[in-house]
Amino acid sequence: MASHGGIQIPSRLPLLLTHEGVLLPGSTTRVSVHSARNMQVVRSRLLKGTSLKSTILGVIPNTRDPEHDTQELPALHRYETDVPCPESCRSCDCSPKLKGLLFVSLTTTPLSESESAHSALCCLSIGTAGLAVQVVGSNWPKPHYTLLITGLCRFRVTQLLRERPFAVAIVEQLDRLEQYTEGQPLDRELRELTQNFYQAALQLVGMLDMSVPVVAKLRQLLDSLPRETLPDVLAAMIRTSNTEKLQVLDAVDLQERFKKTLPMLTRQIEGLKLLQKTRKPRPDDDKRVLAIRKGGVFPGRQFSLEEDGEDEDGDDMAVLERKVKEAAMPEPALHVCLKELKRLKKMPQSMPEYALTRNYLELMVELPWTKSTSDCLDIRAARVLLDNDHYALEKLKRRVLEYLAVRQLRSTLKGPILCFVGPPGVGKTSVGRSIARTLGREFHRIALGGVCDQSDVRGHRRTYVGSMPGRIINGLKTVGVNNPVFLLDEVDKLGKSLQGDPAAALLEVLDPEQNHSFTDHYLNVPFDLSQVLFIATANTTSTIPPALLDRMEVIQVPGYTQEEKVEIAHRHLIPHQLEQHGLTPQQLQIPQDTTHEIISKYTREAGVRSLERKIGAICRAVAVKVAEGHKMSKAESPGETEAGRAGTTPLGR
Ligand SMILES: Nc1ncnc2c1ncn2[C@@H]1O[C@H](COP(=O)(O)OP(=O)(O)OP(=O)(O)O)[C@@H](O)[C@H]1O
Repeated sequence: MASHGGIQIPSRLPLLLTHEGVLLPGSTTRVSVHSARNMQVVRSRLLKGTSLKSTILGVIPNTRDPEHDTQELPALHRYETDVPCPESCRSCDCSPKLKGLLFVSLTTTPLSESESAHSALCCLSIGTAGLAVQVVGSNWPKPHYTLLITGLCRFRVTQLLRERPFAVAIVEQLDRLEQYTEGQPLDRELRELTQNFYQAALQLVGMLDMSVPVVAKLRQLLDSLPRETLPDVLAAMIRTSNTEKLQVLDAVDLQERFKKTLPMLTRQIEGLKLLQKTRKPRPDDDKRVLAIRKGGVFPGRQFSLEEDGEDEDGDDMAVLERKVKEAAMPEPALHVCLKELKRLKKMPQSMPEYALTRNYLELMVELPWTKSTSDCLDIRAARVLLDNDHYALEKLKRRVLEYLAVRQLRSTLKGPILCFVGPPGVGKTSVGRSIARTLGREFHRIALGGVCDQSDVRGHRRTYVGSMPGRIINGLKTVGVNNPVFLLDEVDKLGKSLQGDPAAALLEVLDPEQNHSFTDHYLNVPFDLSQVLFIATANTTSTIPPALLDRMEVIQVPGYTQEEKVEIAHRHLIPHQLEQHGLTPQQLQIPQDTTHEIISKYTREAGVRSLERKIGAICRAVAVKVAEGHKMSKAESPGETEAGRAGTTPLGR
């Protein structure tokens, strides 16, 4: 089919009558196939045929003038055997015999189709041979196919062989570009026309936004395509009506084709110039829209977003680029970001990937790659602070102070990871918070209870719909420094599912030997976690995976005795609750005996959470009375009455 000199189309072609648009050689268009005749072409040639030849169709545009672009074609009955073809039927070389044949057979077929076949074949015998590169079928709202067809060359129908079930004709190939490319000297006028057309095309492309991929591609095509093909290619791309496209299609002679297309190109350039005068480029203009720049534009000039010095502050892409460069990220991350930024600049904003890439870049610039707080560690102050915050917990506090002391002596201490194990409410989380305070670091709690997807820890790959970074990277973004205290709460409650084992993902996070190059799936570049101080808490070690447990130093936090609870209540819980409820110590005093009673009769726990809730209930009751202006009398000591009300059984005193 393709000879060495150019395209050679088969001499017999099935005909596809199109109502929408005009296919020009060198362009690709979508054609909707609804009519029975065209459906038949698709079924018997495209869907059944297996050779490349069977995918070549003769595409006959069926629109003669703009008024009829979208309307049904003129009635058939005008064409009687003895009636000559109308004036408009320029290129028709139907013999009266052929017209008769068409008339006889078409009168038995549905009118609109008959009209299409007759009028197209009779009035416009020039079409474009096209290669069907894609066929998509659908049954909704009614059965139809959508074809993606690339135009190859012009042809003329010389004889209609049959029209049922679809039209097949003997055709004569009209475009033979090889005659221009194979050394035959062009005459002077044609040479000049070609050169002028090429210059105009360059000017047009130079006025468009080079960051749009299709424009960049078009710029390349201008140099790589034979110049004789340019009128067809550009007429298909620029804003032209179907009538104009039909005129280009009718122009079999190359010189005539250049003459017809050049004014269309010039008109487009003038239109763009006008736009340039009336519109000032705005930073958030859709990048697909032609970017009209100041001053004359020279062919082949490359634009970059940084050129607009005066608009740089407003240009969010330039701002993003500046942020990327200022984020002080390590070399691999910077490399990835610059690559993504380059892609983003070329992407139309409407593409779903645009938002994804932008979010990614925004996260990358927000991450604290090198930002950290300086530790203000003073062991004596730390001891005082820990004692002030927590009563009892001697063993835990001692171990924490040892840990902090070693850290003070060796700032680059790797591990161990402390894991506080004990019943609920014994102060594990609040000790973690105190450690952050003593170190002067940011604190972030990551609740791992119920997490059963490893992407929760490691993030999703960016190819995944709705992808996000994992909790570690999110935490770093929240605190904004790379050396916070991360409290991994409830590590014993990690789940396991088909989506992977989050405990396994935590291994890398907690291993001091590996976590300097922790790679979140979303970021896809390593982030150094070695400065982060991890503390884990758990209620039991039995459900912590052994490999994870092995990386941590377990510190048992046993429950409190009754006396310890009373002390904790009076030193911490009651003052805290009073403050929370806006009460003063003068308004509510709870005697130690009452606290004892609340603990023994209204709580049953190792920690102090329930005790704190009961104290909270007393405070609420007192708050109501204070708000009502009630004067407290000894007889209705709130500690007694409200504790009884807050609990399930009366105090029994
Ligand atoms: N020794 C203590 N001194 C002062 N307050 C304490 C002490 N122990 C616990 N608390 C208080 O008890 C409450 C619960 O503590 P926290 O949330 O730290 O418990 P937890 O051990 O982390 O529990 P869970 O295992 O359920 O997470 C907090 O308000 C905390 O301040």
